Amino acid sequence: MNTTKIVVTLSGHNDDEIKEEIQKAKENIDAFDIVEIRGDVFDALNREDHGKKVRYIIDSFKPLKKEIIYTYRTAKEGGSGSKTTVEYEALLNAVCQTMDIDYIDIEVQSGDKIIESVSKTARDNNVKCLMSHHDFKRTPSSEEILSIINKMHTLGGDLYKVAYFPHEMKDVDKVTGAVKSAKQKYGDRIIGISMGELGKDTRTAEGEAASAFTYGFVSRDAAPGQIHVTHLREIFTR
Ligand SMILES: O=C1C[C@@](O)(C(=O)O)C[C@@H](O)[C@@H]1O
Repeated sequence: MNTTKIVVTLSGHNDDEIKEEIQKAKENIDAFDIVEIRGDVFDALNREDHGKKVRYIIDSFKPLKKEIIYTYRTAKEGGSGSKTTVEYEALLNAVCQTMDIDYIDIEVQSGDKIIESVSKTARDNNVKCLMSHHDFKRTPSSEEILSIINKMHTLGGDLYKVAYFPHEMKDVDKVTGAVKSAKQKYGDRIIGISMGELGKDTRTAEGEAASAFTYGFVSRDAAPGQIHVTHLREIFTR
């Protein structure tokens, strides 16, 4: 049986875009299980206003029984976040402590000290750690991908996500291969994405190559190759 959960990534920057995205998501409410809030899109806002936007989105979906992921994607991993590592740590800790979220995305490259601190806060507040690693330019070797996933395991993550940009089919195969062997080792907690057109099939993979979560959109794609959530739901219910 397929157990992949569908995540809708919300990446609207301003009030109009956020309202429109929430509206569209509500129109397609059965097409996804989880809402991903991309906090890095609010980077220009002060802490209070950032918090208000995040809370507004949470309040729109929690009563509808959707789980919430908070992600702050830094610029070096393909997002728009420009916080220093100290600010990144403080933000993730504060989000875990003050927001009703289910998962916090932690970039595994941010350093072991930060990961330890955020993981502890997450655990104390009943939030699961979704360790992540991205490269929007290339795909690392299979050995590198597996060693990154091993590191995520050693650091105590609940879910391990890798997302890379492919230049040839071999790159897509590296991600699929890594998902299959990591699942054998660690079970159903791996998310492997090969971005762009070339890697699209990794977003709908089933069986031994299936990811724990697949990320899609309702208004605008947040990463190359993302698929509309209604299409993802159709594929996964066939
Ligand atoms: O890591 C991921 C996956 C993603 O990059 C994608 O390719 O769908 C989209 C991001 O919002 C999310 O945090």
